[in-house]
Amino acid sequence: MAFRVVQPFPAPQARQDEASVQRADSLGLTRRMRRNRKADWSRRLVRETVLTTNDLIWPLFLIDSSQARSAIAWMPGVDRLNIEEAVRQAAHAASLGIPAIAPFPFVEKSLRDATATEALNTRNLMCRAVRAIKAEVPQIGIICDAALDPYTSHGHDGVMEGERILNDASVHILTQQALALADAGADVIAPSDMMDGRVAAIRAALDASGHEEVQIMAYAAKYASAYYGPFRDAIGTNATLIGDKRTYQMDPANSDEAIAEVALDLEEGADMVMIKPGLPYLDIIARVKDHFRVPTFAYQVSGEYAMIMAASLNGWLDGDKAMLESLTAFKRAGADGVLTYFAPRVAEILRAGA
Ligand SMILES: NCC(=O)CCC(=O)O
Ligand SMILES: [Mg+2]
Repeated sequence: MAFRVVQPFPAPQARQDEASVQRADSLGLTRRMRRNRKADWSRRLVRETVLTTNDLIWPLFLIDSSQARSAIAWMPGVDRLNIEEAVRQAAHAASLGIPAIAPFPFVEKSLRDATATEALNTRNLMCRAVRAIKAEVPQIGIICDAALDPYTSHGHDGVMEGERILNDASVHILTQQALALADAGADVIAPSDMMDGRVAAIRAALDASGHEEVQIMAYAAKYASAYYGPFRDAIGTNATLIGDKRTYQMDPANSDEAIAEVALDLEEGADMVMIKPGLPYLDIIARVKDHFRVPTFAYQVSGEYAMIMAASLNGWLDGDKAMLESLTAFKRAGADGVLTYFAPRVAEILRAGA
């Protein structure tokens, strides 16, 4: 079908000289927003949000292996690292000025069970890695999840009775896990389980065992999201997870509920709060920051990373530009920092003065 071409303005009857065209077309505007955008110096001068390396937390994956690295199929450009390589990469991150890392373990299937016993082993992969990184790279912050999913045979963040995730029993185990990580040298405990009451329990246990200085970054508003898919490949829980996490992670349709979750975690002693996932939840970040005015972080999760990388590898997006734009958007929404798998790449680009 042919489209009818609509002529918006009558065609000029006669040619006019250029100056009279300009005068005739001038809208006589007092305010022209484009003036401030006319040159690079001016755009830099009026810029409201600036992304810096100080805004970055780098999540990385650990594996118990003699090989330094193993590729993660669903996260192109991200590898699991053995402890020696993780120490080297932590040193590299520190040299780039990245303030903190957040390691996550790929746990051997044989070490997973119904009650996450391995999570409490003070010689487990996480505890050994934290000790090694602290010894070699003391200047970088180490943020460790209190989370059972890498360790459970069913892939859930808590222990189960039949189909039910038991809240209080899970919190007891998470608390012991947090102590093991703090003893190993974790600077920040990040409870990512979404059980009720876990922040208070972990705070009390840390304080009672001489870890008053260990901070808590609460995954306060963590949604039951489809965007975690590639992470589950990275830590091997895509094969183990039975069912979904909707009885403890939040419904993506809710926003007021996020305010209630954050309020509770702050009352219970959280030093920092996190919203997760990131880009589809910028409204939640903005609301939380406006409401509480506390250190607020966003997690640009594996699915967000994978989307940008996949489009970039197909030549459909300029990956670096999309990456920087997305991270700037988190800051604009109010985030004080972002957990992002892009952290080293961003830090390198920022160092080069992009
Ligand atoms: N507790 C950490 C995560 O669940 C990360 C999810 C992701 O990156 O998709
Ligand atoms: Mg909560």
